[in-house]
Amino acid sequence: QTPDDGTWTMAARNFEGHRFSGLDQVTPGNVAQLKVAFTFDTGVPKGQESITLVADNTMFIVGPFPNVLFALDLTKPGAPLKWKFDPKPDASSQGVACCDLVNRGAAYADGRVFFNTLDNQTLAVDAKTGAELWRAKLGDIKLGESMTMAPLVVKNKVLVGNSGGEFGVRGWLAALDAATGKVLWRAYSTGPDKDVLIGPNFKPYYASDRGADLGVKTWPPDAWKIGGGTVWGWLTYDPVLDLLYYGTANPGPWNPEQRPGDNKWTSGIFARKPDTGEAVWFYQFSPHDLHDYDGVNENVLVDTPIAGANRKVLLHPDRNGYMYVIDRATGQVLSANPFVHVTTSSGVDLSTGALRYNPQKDPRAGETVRSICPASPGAKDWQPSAWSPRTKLLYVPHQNLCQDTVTGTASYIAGTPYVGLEQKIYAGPGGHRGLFTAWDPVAGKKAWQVEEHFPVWSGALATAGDLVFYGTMDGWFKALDARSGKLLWRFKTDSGIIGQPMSYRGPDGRQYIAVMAGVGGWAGAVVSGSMDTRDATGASGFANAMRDLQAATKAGSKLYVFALPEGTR
Ligand SMILES: O=C(O)c1cc(C(=O)O)c2c(n1)C(=O)C(=O)c1cc(C(=O)O)[nH]c1-2
Repeated sequence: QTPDDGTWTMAARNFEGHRFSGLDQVTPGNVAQLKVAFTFDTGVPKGQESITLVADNTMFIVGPFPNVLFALDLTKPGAPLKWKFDPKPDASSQGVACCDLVNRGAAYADGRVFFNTLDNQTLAVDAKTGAELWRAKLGDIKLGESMTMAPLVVKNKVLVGNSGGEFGVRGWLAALDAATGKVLWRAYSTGPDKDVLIGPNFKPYYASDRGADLGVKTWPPDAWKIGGGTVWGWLTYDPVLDLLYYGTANPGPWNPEQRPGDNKWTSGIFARKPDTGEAVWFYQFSPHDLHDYDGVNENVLVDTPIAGANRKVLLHPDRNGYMYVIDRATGQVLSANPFVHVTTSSGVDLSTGALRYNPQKDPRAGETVRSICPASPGAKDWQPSAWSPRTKLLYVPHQNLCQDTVTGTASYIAGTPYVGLEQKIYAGPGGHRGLFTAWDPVAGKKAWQVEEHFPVWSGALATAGDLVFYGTMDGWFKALDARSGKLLWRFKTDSGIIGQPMSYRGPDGRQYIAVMAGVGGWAGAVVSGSMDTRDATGASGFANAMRDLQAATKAGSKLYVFALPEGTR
């Protein structure tokens, strides 16, 4: 185990996406003594999905739209504001945000902080002074594009992608020069091979992903131009293989009858070379995605014995309900076991890689199709998992939801919703809408699981003290024993938690644990957007499943930082 330097400079803490802190002062024996060390209010009571970063004894937080970046001085009592930077994004961008006005955080590298704004800008700010270094305009709100994701910095390149899969956007991932903001390459998720950066080195494992210009040929004519496949989730990087991994979102429109074909390269995963962007392999979790099962969830890189042999794999809990274990050098699926109740498919064929859809659950014109499980937000949405190299378990925050679906014809008008499908989401079997699952990838099954009343929409944190942390949508921040799942401590914050917990070492040598409270996102939009939940189709059908959230919590915008009282052992 490499010692932890106490910083946290990228969303998932390391390139491999582990969200694991090597700090071990807080243990199952003393966690019950955790107390609030300080708080900070971002002042914008929308969904707080952001992760706080720590470097140079400074904490950095980017808030929801208008995406103000704050720097807090950790060397002073109470961590006062050091500087704040207002990027002044275009207010109209709020009209093309699909799911509240969220931002998932910044990235720190070499004295600079990089972050995205809802109106499609990537900015670099001097970490010491808060002065703007550069900004790059990457997309167009008039086409329905927005940006919510946290950048990843690899080899002096800032990697960022767009949102807008519900607006007929064409998805992409771009690499910007960290020094200047210049676009070095941009890889689209649909269209001709030259736009997708598919060349002679592209070697997908399965035959269904081989052939020229599949990003055009697997669509009706021209449909790929407005076909989605946005890149709004997580990026990971393997420095030894020199491969970058990320998922592509759903094809547009949601109504699948308007886009016959596999709809490459949506709802899948790309492995690319960061220097050139060229694709090395691709695998499609949900070909011709029928249920908005974006493939953007995290790809957690671990080396672990599978069937007796040590393998370099990636773990991917997909929206479609399967926990994929994939050889990350080749794209071969080694296993794909369900981690929730699934009715939309009957498994993954490991010889062809194909998802075996259940045609009874296909959305069809003129019919209400019932008991579609998982629902569109999937078995798990963007809320990221954590991996502990000590317990060798993946800690997955997620949901248990099903839905009824009705389709209609979507017409494309630039910058407006392009969906053609209405849904009513509700709790899956058992009635609990949330789950927190510890998954053993070697055994291919869960080690333990906790049920929650509301969807678990926060990220997870694992620590070397053998604890795991997550928050609930009614405001509890919880610490569990990483080995048994036993609840050891909980604290009620003043709003539902959908943030990403993290841990750092303060200038005083103590371990701190931080999380944003402030409910929202797709699941919490009924609260952050003050919706009338009598309309079951509100928040794209999520309102139906979240009627009781309004009574359980209120909107918020507060950072909570916890520590043990000084001198605790
Ligand atoms: O296709 C897209 O471009 C896109 C973007 C986003 C986003 O940027 O937040 C979400 C989704 N899709 C989506 O499908 C989804 O479930 C979702 C949940 C949330 C959230 O913040 O809670 N965002 C998004």
